[in-house]
Amino acid sequence: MNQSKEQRILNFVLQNAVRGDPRSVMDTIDKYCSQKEWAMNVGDEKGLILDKTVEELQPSVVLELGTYCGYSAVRIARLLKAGARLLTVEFNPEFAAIAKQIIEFAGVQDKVKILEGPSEEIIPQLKKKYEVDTLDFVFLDHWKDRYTPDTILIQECNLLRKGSVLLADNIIVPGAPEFLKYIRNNPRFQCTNYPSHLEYMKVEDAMEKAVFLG
Ligand SMILES: O=C(NC/C=C/[C@H]1O[C@@H](Sc2ccncc2)[C@H](O)[C@@H]1O)c1cc([N+](=O)[O-])cc(O)c1O
Ligand SMILES: [Mg+2]
Repeated sequence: MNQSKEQRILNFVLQNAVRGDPRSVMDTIDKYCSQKEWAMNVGDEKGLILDKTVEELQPSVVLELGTYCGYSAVRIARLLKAGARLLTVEFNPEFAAIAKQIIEFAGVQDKVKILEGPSEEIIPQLKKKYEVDTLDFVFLDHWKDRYTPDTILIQECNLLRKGSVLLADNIIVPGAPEFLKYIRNNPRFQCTNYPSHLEYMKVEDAMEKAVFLG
């Protein structure tokens, strides 16, 4: 049975990156996806916006929606302080299995927990099953039509506190117009737009940061 693109990305990492070195894993995935096969990792340009948000916030508990191959999980986890943790949600078992191997190869597995299942099922379990009190940082990068319902669900589950930060990928491409309308018109969030480019392409994209005001 021929390999999937995600399997080819994993193999390229295993053969070319340096085990235990998150930066080399990120650079290797970026190299493969810019030179060989495009894939929907947040990439190096928008990845820098993600880095700055994490570094500024120094979060203890992070939720990522949409693990895919684990590129942004590695990117986030490498910046987390001792004891901080990333919970990343993925419902495609093949992607989850690949992400697990990439996260382990990068050596950040102690900071990352992959939660397999759809976000709408996992989010309501975070407090009781995964011992979360509140989320310091949420990175939205899963199905774009889930950004709004999941943001509402996160609030309904009392998972945000004053100062919690949401960062959403793909505001322009593929776009999340409904989310943008929701979050920018919601007085409980302070929004900032970060223009950038679609990963590995000369196409405009943007990220939206939303700080929960409590
Ligand atoms: O479609 C995009 N992302 C959807 C990502 C989806 C990821 O999250 C889950 S869905 C899920 C996970 C958890 N809970 C519910 C659903 C999928 O299995 C995939 O791993 C996308 C597309 C482009 N593009 O240019 O076409 C660029 C990007 O940066 C993108 O992020
Ligand atoms: Mg994305």
